[in-house]
Amino acid sequence: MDKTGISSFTGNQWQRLLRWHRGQKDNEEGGDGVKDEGKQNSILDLKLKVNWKERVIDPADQFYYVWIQVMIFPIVYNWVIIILRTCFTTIALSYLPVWLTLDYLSDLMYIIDMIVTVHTGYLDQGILIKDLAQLKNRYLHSKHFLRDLASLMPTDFLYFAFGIQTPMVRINRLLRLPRLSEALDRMETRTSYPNTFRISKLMIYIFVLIHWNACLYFALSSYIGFGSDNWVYPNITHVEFASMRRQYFYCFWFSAQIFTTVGDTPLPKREEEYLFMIADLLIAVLVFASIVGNVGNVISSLRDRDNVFFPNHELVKAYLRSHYISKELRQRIDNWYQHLHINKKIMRENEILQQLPLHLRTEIAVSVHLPTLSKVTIFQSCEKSLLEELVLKLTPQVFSPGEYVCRKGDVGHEMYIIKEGKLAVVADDGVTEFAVLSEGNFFGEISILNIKGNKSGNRRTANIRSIGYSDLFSLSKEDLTDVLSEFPAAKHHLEEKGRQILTKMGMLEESGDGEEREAEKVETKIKRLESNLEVLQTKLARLMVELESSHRKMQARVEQLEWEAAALETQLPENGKEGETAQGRGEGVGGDVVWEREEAEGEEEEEDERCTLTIYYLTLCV
Ligand SMILES: Nc1ncnc2c1ncn2[C@@H]1O[C@@H]2COP(=O)(O)O[C@H]2[C@H]1O
Repeated sequence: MDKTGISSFTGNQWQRLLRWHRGQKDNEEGGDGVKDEGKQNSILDLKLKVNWKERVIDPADQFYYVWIQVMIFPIVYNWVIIILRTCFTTIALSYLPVWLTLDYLSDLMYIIDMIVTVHTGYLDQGILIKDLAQLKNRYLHSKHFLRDLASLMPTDFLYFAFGIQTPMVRINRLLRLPRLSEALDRMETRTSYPNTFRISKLMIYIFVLIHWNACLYFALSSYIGFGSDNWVYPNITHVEFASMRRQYFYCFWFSAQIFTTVGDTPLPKREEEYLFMIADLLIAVLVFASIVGNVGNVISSLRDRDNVFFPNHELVKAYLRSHYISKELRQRIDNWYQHLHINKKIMRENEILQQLPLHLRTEIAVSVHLPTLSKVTIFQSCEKSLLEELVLKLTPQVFSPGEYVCRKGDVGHEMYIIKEGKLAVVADDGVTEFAVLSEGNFFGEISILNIKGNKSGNRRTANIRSIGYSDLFSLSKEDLTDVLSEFPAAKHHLEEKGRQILTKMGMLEESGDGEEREAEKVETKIKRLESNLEVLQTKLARLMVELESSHRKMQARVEQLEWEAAALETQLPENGKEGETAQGRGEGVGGDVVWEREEAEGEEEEEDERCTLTIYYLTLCV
């Protein structure tokens, strides 16, 4: 219905929003290190974020994340190699310079890690603490410090006592294991493939376990005597079993066999062998259970993800079968599901993103739907905040070829924006096409806008049929009303478009305009009268208050005068001798009384005037 190319709306809000969005995207790419420029940005970011001056690292920083991943290597090295060299003495002695170099390299990394840890800020009530003295104090008084210190004790001096062939003296290096867990946890939250990551982690744990068991098996065989029975490692003097590689692989295979194919190993002969096997079998049960449990979890989480992404097809199929739905309809439904899966159309995005806070949801919605909304003319001049509100209210819908989105005469509850696909406005015969709508167009607004003079009221004015598969956003009547109430320009635009269609169809009452104007006039008059009435009411209230106070004053004055007159009357007959004086005084008093009376008369006149005014206003109000 209304299509505009991107070029036609340069300089509007959408462009700004798009630019902002692209900026965000570039930043993200920089973080992933996809582009060279992005890489440079990320390095720059790193430099800026790590406060080298104060030497404090933000644990949420990329630098910290990278460092903690680097720390995986020395920790895993110690966990795998110390036991290997302890049990396989030939391996230990054959590559001694390599092992010693790696040992002290790992020690160096342990030391750097302690420095990094002491310079890593922590959150106190949500605020990153960057005070170095505070950080030092916290670390030095924590049990982590004791553990890190213990893992770095120079136990290598024990080589002098036990000899260089006993790397077991470095067993304290294994104490850094919690750092490995921290690194793996952080990786798990960041990775885009958590299930693959979980399975790989489990496999690595199992590998280390089998490795330890293999080493211990070889050590036990050496203690019992190689080749002394069927269970132990065969005689190493035999050429076939003499090589280091063969020794390790045999032991690893033996150990893996115990942990996986429970019971398919040679029968133990001696008590030590029995004890070893019992311990191994118990561990094997746990390993097996954890493998089954973890893999089960991964599978169910994959299924859950699919069920959240796409509606459950199996359930719907079963329902259709049980209700003997026609084959043709079942086929259409199957095709619809297939289309969703193949083209990765996610219908329940609002549900999926529900757990995110509103601002993140809005950002995601803006970045996902912006390209579509930016093509819709009515939303081009919207403010950013309104658009953000709007994108959260859109519901994705997919229609199959030939399917009707709405039919003429139906009550309208929502309008639609076309994200992808083509739809036809068709006549009742289903063949004649009045118009074809495509990406960026909208329809279905007429029946929900209450356009004055619309003969069809809240009923659909046309049939809309999807030509191929079409991806739409629906916007409910309530949400649209909400948005438009704050955005009259868009409302006007929508109504204008609707009116044009209605006029073309001859479905707009002629008098509609006149009536509308008349209604507008009456509305303005009522508003003016209301505001006049308010002013009058205020004036009246003020006058009433004044009237009451002057009335009270008058009454008091009259009472005083009466009292004075009465006093005068009682004094006159008693003081006959002082008649003249009294007369003179009486004159004086009389003069006073005259003055008082005049004053009272003046006030009375004023009162009269006010009363007249009041009555006039009251009449006006009535
Ligand atoms: N001739 C037309 N051209 C384009 N769109 C139309 C035409 N007639 C109807 N429509 C749209 O089809 C919609 C059908 O539902 P509504 O009446 O709510 O709103 C209608 C318009 O948005």
